[in-house]
Amino acid sequence: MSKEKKIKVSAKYITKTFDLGKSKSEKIRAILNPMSKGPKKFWALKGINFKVYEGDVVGIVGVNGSGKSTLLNILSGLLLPASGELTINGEATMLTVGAGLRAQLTGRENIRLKSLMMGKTNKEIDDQMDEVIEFSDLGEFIDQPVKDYSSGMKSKLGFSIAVHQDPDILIIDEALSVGDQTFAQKALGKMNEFKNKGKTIFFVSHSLSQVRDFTDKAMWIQYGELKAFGSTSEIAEEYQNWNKWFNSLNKSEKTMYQEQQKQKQILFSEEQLIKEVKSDENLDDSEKQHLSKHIAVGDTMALSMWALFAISLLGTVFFIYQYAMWG
Ligand SMILES: Nc1ncnc2c1ncn2[C@@H]1O[C@H](COP(=O)(O)OP(=O)(O)OP(=O)(O)O)[C@@H](O)[C@H]1O
Repeated sequence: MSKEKKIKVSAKYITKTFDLGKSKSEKIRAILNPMSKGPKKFWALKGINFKVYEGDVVGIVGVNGSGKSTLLNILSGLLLPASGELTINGEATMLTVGAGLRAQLTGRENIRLKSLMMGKTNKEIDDQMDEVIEFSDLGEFIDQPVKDYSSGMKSKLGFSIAVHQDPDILIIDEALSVGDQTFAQKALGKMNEFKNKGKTIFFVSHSLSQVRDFTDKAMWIQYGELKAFGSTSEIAEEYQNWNKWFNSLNKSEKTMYQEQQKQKQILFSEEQLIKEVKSDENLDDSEKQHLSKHIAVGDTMALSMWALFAISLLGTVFFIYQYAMWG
């Protein structure tokens, strides 16, 4: 009898926007203009949908700036999505290389801090300390403040701390492209160990051969959209064909194509997203309603601030009038 796999991560219409033009004068102008829709937005993720099951090892590919790191940061809880529904069944840890380390603390202190944050006891940390230090290859540097480390050393420490937390969902961002060759081999060995234990893994890499070697499924993120999700061999071929097509363009055609895609990410809107949600045949009515309700249409900030201002002004005028009339 086949056992059904559990869903580990489910993403429904996940979006992330960043404000464009955040200069002070632009912000002030936006506040002073009651009709303003606020600063222009850039849609780094335009509504990503997927389901990842227990034990899936998923590669994420896409050109620079397509939204891979933004998605990983959302999955690991470092960034909040602007809208959408994300369900994570388990503990997700980002195996970033260097991120989250405290510069003033030593390597050893960082190991303790991160492990305490992950819920380990001091006894558990003491028992594991030597192993984490040995894996990191940092030797005596482990008692130096991290601010004095090279980026490769920070990567080694970050990697070593993360893999020793034993999370059940592992998020790996370009982990094999840092550190030296020997460390990369060791890191790959550790990642394979996780894979063999049946952990769920997300793996971003610009190296298609690493994605082919290490993952079973792959997502292709393209300018904020999930362009394709399927078996690694299928997606790697599609992505490679697209790259061939792109590289056959001349320089100005490439620039024009990239500009057009970025423009689409600026012109995308909440209204468009709601339309997509409403026409999605895989969603039932209550899901459509729930997802649409949480997509704020337009930026009403300026209007509400103006309303508040008008009410306070009327209140003040009324108060002065009363005071003048009745002393
Ligand atoms: N904090 C931010 N503020 C404004 N824009 C951002 C911010 N973070 C990311 N972006 C933009 O969002 C888009 C997606 O960035 P992201 O780093 O997720 O891409 P990526 O696919 O990981 O790229 P790379 O392969 O170069 O690492 C890019 O256009 C980037 O400029």
